[in-house]
Order: sequence, then C-alpha cells, then structure tokens
Amino acid sequence: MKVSIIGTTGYGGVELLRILNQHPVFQIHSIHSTRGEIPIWEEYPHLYGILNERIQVIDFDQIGEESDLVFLATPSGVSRKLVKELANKDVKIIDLSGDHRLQNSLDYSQWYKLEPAEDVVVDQAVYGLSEWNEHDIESASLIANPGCYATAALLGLGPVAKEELIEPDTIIIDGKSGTSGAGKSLTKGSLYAEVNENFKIYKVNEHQHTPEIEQQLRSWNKHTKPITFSTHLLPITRGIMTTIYARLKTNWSTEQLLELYRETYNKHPFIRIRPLGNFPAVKEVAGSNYCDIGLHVDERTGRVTIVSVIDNLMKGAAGQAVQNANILYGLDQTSGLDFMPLYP
Ligand SMILES: NC(=O)C1=CN([C@@H]2O[C@H](COP(=O)(O)OP(=O)(O)OC[C@H]3O[C@@H](n4cnc5c(N)ncnc54)[C@H](OP(=O)(O)O)[C@@H]3O)[C@@H](O)[C@H]2O)C=CC1
Ligand SMILES: CC(=O)N[C@@H](CCC(=O)OP(=O)(O)O)C(=O)O
Repeated sequence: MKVSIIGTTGYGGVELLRILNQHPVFQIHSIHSTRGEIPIWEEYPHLYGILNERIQVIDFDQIGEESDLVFLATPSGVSRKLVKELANKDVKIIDLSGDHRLQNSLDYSQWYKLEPAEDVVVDQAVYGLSEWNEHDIESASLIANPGCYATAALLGLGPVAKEELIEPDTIIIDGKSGTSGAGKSLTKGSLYAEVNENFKIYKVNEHQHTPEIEQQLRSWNKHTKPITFSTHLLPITRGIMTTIYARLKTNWSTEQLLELYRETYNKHPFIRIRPLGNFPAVKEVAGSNYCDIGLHVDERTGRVTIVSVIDNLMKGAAGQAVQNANILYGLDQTSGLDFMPLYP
C-alpha cells in the first residue's frame, strides 16, 4: 500500500515517518513540502543513513496516480485547500489538522478564526477517534484525525459520558501539553527561556478543541452542556495529561467505575486502565500509542477525578492517524504501532 505525506518537515510529519518506515504494509512512496527538493535527512539529520527519500514539491496529479493514501500533516487552514485539490483523485485522505473535525462551520470560524472547509466536504469526513468510531472509519474516504487534547479528554470521559453517569453541566477538563504540541514553527511562547522551569496557562476559555470535545460528548449524550476546558504548557517535549472532574449522578465506587472502564476498553489494545490507586504519568506513554487512564471517586464531593495521558505526537496525532489507516485497510490496529514506551 503506497502512502504519501504532505507536511513531512513538521513534527507530526516526521513522527509519521518514524512509524511508517517500519510498518509491515504501508510503504512511504513520496514525502512533500513547499520548500523544494532536499533529502529528508538534511531537515532531520537523525534520519541520516536510514531514509534516503528526497522531499518533493506537491504534485497533486502524481500523488493521485501513484498513492493509495495521503496523510496531511499540515496546519489548519491549509489542509482544507489540499483536500480540495485531491478531491477528484483516487486516494484516501487522513487529515491531522482541525479543518474537517467540526460539523458546524460556524463553530470552526468562531474557534479557529479561519475560513471553514465547505460543508459538503466536512459532511463526508469521519471523525477518527479510533476506539469509538471504528465502524465509520472502516469505510471512510476522508478521516478527520482528532486533536491531541481532544483525544486525551474524550478517551478519559467516554465511558462515563456514554453511560450518562455524570451531571452534564459539571465537566471540567484541565489539559497540559509538552511544547511539540505547538508544532515546529517559531513562536515566542515556545522559546527555551519562556518554557524552561515555567508552567503557563494559555487560550483561557478560547481553546479550539473545546467545540470538538463538546461535539463528541453530544453524540454520546444529547443533554451535554458547555464544558470548562483549560490548557497549559509544560516544560517537556512530548506528552499530554488531562485531569477531568465531573459530578456523578449516583453513588458509584472507584472500583465499580474502574470495572466499567475495563469492560468498555477491553478489546482496545492501546487503552490501559490503571488499577485502583494507580495514576499514569506522561512519561509512561512517551513514544508509544498508548492512552493510560486512572480514576478515583471522591465520596466527600460526589465527583470523579479521571486522569488520562498520551504522547501528543503519537496517540494525539501520527500514531492515531496510522491506527486509523490500519482500521481503514482492515489491518490489525497495532500494525506498525507496537512500540513500548521510551523510559526513562
Ligand atoms: N504537534 C502535535 O502534537 C499535533 C498536531 N496536530 C495537527 O497536525 C498538523 C501538523 O502539526 P505539526 O506537525 O505539529 O505542525 P508543524 O508546524 O510542525 O508542521 C506543519 C507542516 O506543514 C507544512 N506546511 C505549512 N504550510 C503549508 C502549505 N501552505 N502547503 C503545504 N504544506 C504546508 C510545513 O511544511 P513546509 O514548510 O516544509 O512546507 C510544516 O512542515 C497541524 O494541523 C496540527 O494542528 C494535531 C494533533 C497534535
Ligand atoms: C502546546 C500547543 O500549543 N498545542 C496546540 C495544539 C494544536 C493542535 O493540535 O491544533 P489542531 O488540532 O486544532 O489542529 C494548541 O494548544 O493549540
């Protein structure tokens, strides 16, 4: 199966290369950038002697004729234009950006402050939250890969939201991300002196993943109310932790909820539910496609605290994109993704 990657020079793109280079079925056919033709190792010297591919200019006709599947690891606002160019070609597309995730174009304009993709294209797109949307992903031609924070939050909330065990107006999600989540382009906020030994909140009540999380929560429970969602920048390279708080409708013990989570995710190899009293740390999933979840019910307040961690570049981006590609082509979901986390 031949694949092309557009946006290869970014962090999501180079993570796709790391996975696809050892994938048993997908073969990297072409890699693209707007920067012209250079060997990939000149941009990423850690690939020297491993990948000899040259980055190519983007030729949509050639991609359409030669590849079966295209990954777009490009910014929101760019992906929608690339999807339009590829619309009449015989290729499946997995878009890592936010351009095709939101069914309501007004939500997109409001939260991304960009021009939305056409409704007719968004209508075709399948939201690629692998563990919850497998059936639709199998037959998709365009997959909107979820946002990194949205993935961690939704995998953590899924079982209690779907079973309607929590009061829908009490959800608070506290997200923290490493700096690779912001991509490779230079911004003042990502400078070493700004991030090192620091911890900042950003985009307060304005984060673009808010409507994405609410949209999926609504598909589980139509009584969903607006959430409170905060994002913080951690002085680490990879990793996201979301700490989620919500009030339970009835008295569930921690052990009962853990049993529900184990049952819900029992056929899903990338979700690891931690035992009673154990909570995951971001480093425990680094470099892997795992999402680890721990939880505890506070009997004093009637609230549950759910902690979920992922590697933003893996389960939060390239890893989930390849997992979705595996589903799309009927492969084992773990194909090419069977990495143990990197520790210490
Ligand atoms: N980083 C993360 O953890 C996550 C990222 N995402 C999403 O994945 C996508 C990629 O993110 P990330 O890799 O971090 O971003 P980067 O900023 O690191 O890379 C983006 C890439 O897009 C390419 N690009 C920029 N403009 C254009 C254009 N007009 N046409 C074609 N290519 C273009 C650039 O390549 P060049 O300049 O060489 O053309 C660049 O390599 C984004 O939409 C992001 O929101 C989603 C989840 C997590
Ligand atoms: C640390 C950091 O800055 N993270 C980025 C994640 C961006 C992203 O993944 O954007 P889309 O999924 O919406 O395309 C942010 O919070 O905006």
